[in-house]
Amino acid sequence: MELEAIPGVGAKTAAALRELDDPTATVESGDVAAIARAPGVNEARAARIARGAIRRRHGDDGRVLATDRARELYREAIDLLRERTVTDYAAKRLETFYPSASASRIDEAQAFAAAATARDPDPAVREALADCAPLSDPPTVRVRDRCLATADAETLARAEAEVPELSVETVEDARDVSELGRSYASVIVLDESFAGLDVEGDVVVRPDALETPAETVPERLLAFFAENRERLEAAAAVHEAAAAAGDPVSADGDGDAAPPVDLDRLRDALSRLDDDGTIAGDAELDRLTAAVDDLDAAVSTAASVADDRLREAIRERDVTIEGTDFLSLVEQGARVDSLLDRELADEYDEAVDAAREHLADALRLEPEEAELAERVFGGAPSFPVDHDESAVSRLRTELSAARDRRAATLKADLASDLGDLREPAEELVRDALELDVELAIARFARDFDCTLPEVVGPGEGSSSGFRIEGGRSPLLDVDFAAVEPVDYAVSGATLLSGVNSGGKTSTLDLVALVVVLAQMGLPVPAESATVERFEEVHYYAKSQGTLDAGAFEATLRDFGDLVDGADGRLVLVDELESITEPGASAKIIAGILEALDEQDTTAVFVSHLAREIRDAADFAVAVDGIEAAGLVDGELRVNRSPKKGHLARSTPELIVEKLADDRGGEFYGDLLEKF
Ligand SMILES: Nc1ncnc2c1ncn2[C@@H]1O[C@H](COP(=O)(O)OP(=O)(O)OP(=O)(O)O)[C@@H](O)[C@H]1O
Repeated sequence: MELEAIPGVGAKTAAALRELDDPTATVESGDVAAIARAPGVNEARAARIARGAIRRRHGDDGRVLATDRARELYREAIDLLRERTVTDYAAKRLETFYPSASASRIDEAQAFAAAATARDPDPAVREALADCAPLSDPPTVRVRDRCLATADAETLARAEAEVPELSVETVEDARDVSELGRSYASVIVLDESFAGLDVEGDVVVRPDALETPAETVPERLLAFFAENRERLEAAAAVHEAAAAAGDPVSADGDGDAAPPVDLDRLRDALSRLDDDGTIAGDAELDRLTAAVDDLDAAVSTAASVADDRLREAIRERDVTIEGTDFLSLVEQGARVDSLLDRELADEYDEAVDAAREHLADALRLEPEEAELAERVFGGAPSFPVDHDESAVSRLRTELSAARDRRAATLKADLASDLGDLREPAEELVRDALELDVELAIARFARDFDCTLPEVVGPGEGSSSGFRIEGGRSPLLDVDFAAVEPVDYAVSGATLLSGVNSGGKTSTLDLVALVVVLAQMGLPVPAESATVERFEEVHYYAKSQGTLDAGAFEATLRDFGDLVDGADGRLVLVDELESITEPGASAKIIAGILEALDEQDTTAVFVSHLAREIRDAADFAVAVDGIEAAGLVDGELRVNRSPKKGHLARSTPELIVEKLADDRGGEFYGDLLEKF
């Protein structure tokens, strides 16, 4: 697949995506975290790319959300879900859910949502999710003691691209390789032609070295795990918390509850790794590292130990100097050291032994290392006691080499252990993060008493349009517990009348929300719902006051386009009459309804002018009504579910009726007759 074919992916983004291991598969998987690993692609962008890929996969190039208010409703739905996530990842990932007109996309999302709502959002799991985040790639580590070597220009280019951690050197013959062997602790020759090469030092010929990066640069794998330690531990904790809550993550859907990686093994491997990607917890490596680091200091303390011994010994001895010696001391400036040798040989030897012992102890040297260390002291007698700098340097070289060998072996061992853990560890983290998405959907469904709706294609099921039973909008300005259930079904075009504040706008919001959520493949806040798979949702909010001529013309043009549009749309319009004077409004709305009625469109027009519109229309306009049961203590008592085929009485009519009842008299009676 051409990456540029995905909606929203331009040349620049495609180039960034090509940096991923398997760009096409990653993008098609919809794995937001994996897509976000492309350079310069953040999670929000990754979610848009994933959404584009989903659209493409389902051949879904329609735009269901056709108006500002419809898009606003979608944002509100997404926000309700996002509020229920713990991780930033899940919040972004939810954006891959969008209202679709594609049956296969809705089915796919519904399958995900059905599994999600079966979950039990456990507080301990939420807590564990707090530290979860997608894995990240650490910056490239430069390894300076190892190099790759080749005689071939193509291999050189490939090696430089695939193993940026190591220098890649050009060699022509064994002599070049041998020279490299002197500058690098180890050399990996990539050309088969060098097989059987016999040069000194740590030089190996490995034509497959580029295919086995875990062996060639174990540092890469170690840096990856070191960088992601906390995320991996957090993901492990999520799996454990979920298992303890009896609802294991096991996102593979095969019922296998075990996490994709043995958590003890992962933790053991991580415990062998320092935060900077070096080896931790190996006593021998620690000993050698400390010995190299402390060498100079230990030599100098060992010398002081010897000096103290010798000083003590000299202080306690009477030394007789022969006249000739004294003369040579005075005349020739001979050093007094020669006297040491002659007069204090034993004491000097003891002091040297003490120094050697101190050095071996302080550096915790092994016997063969101690042998080397012995040569540091014991040269020509002197006071203060001298040490042999070249012996120190040899010891340092030896210890450093042992340390590097040890580290290299341990790194290789650990990298080989971690090598098979990498993929399952990525899955571990991905599953934990996906669990957050699922739990957000589960909590949403529980918090708002949701069900998975039936979404039917045009011509499927008993009727088109929508049917909502017991719908309760979470978007109202009252506590969700106080929201009264609404039953409402519409097929075709209808007017919705009703008393002021009866809940007409809230009903339109509920319908739009249920339809948008249903086409996102998500549960809807209702006892049950059947929704046609609409191609487009046009929701027009109430306009704020009368429009000037220009704006009025623009709005009319909008509706002109609307009636010219395709089949399979849902049109929700709130009090369109407010755009102009009531008489003209009624005629305009009647005309629009008439045009829509001739099409396969589902429409609900909220209006206070239902009677006038009906009178102005050339066809039998369907009218539903939100009816007030009456006024109780000055308060409207409303039946929130619109009554089918019923023109609701308006609030003024109700008040006149109440006055006619309460006060009697001709005036109120006559007034009432006029309604
Ligand atoms: N189903 C419901 N359950 C509880 N309260 C509701 C419900 N529907 C609406 N309300 C309450 O009634 C108020 C008014 O609702 P809404 O604005 O939808 O009425 P309306 O009929 O559109 O009013 P108007 O005629 O003034 O435009 C809401 O703010 C909300 O407090």
